[in-house]
Amino acid sequence: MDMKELIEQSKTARENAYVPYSKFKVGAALLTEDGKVYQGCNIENSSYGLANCAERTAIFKAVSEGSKKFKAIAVVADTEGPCSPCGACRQVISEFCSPEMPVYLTNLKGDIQQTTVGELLPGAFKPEDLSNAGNQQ
Ligand SMILES: O=c1ccn([C@H]2C[C@H](O)[C@@H](CO)O2)c(=O)[nH]1
Ligand SMILES: [Zn+2]
Repeated sequence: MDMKELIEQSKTARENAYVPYSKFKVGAALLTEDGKVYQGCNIENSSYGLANCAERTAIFKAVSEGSKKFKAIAVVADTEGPCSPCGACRQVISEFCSPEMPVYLTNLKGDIQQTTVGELLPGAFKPEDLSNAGNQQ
């Protein structure tokens, strides 16, 4: 599974986007350490604020099937430049992925921006922050 293949899988996932309100389809493909790929698309709702982004769909699918170790994620949309994850997705990605993990931000025209989880959300609030807080009884 190389970068190009992962990006192709994000495009396939994008086709399943449920976007009757925004009409803006997004796809994601999340590669696990054992070589499995979880696809995600954005899923909207008539109660607009309940939309779930493609990235979080992919992560929640993986975690719900017992996978929590990830190697890379690709995101795609029909954007002018590479599609950039929202703040909520950056936080959720940071919960499970190391700051060094590669992130491929892409679009349908074939632009690819390779970045990392740490670059997307520097100084992320992490699970360890809770246990290190010194406020336990
Ligand atoms: O990185 C992103 C940015 C936006 N969206 C979705 C949320 C909503 O359904 C639509 C418009 O914001 O795009 C994603 O899935 N991922
Ligand atoms: Zn998002």
